[in-house]
Amino acid sequence: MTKIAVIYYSSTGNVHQLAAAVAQGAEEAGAEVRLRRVPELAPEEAIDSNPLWRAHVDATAGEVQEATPADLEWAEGYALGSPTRFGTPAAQMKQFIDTLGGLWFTGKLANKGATAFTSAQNVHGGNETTILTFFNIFSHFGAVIVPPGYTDPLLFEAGGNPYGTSNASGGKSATVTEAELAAARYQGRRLAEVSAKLTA
Ligand SMILES: Cc1cc2nc3c(=O)[nH]c(=O)nc-3n(C[C@H](O)[C@H](O)[C@H](O)COP(=O)(O)O)c2cc1C
Repeated sequence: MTKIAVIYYSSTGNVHQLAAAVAQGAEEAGAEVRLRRVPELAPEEAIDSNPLWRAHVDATAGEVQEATPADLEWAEGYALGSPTRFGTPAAQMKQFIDTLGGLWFTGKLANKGATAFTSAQNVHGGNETTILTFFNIFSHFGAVIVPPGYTDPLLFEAGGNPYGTSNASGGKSATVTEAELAAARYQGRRLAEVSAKLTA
């Protein structure tokens, strides 16, 4: 079984929806999957200032385990997801990535399949730049980047983002469409299939 880690950050739940679908797709491809959320860094007052954020933190606290670097060492392929924050991944995700120096130094992140997904408020609010920022990081890891491209017609139904699955939430919760969920599942399947070839 190919080992796939799906690691994400989400404040108001949209990236969480995508992450669960990516994980489901990888499982459908026969992979063993770890779905993990990176630790929250924001103070309680900030979380409380947004009822959607508070609701999501409370809903997922016991449901999804926190990610550790060991999850990426274990994985033979990984998917990272984050909301767009000014066109880049959230600080919570970046902080987790910045704990990976030891794994990077010893080559434990290299030669593995890597893919990324995101949600922004707006269609053109930075979805693609956020995913491309992940691709910068993947390059430093020496990962084998696995974008969806236009390798399946269902991707066009989800907005046709060739870099990775993306969602425009309008700043609300639970906005991921069936088409986007299908694209995310496809992305997870594709990551698992490519990662299996890399480890063969
Ligand atoms: C500090 C901050 C910066 C943001 N920057 C952007 C942005 O550049 N473009 C955009 O469209 N949305 C931006 N957003 C909105 C979120 O990316 C959007 O609500 C996203 O759907 C949240 O995903 P989540 O539900 O998984 O937390 C920002 C939100 C915050 C709090």
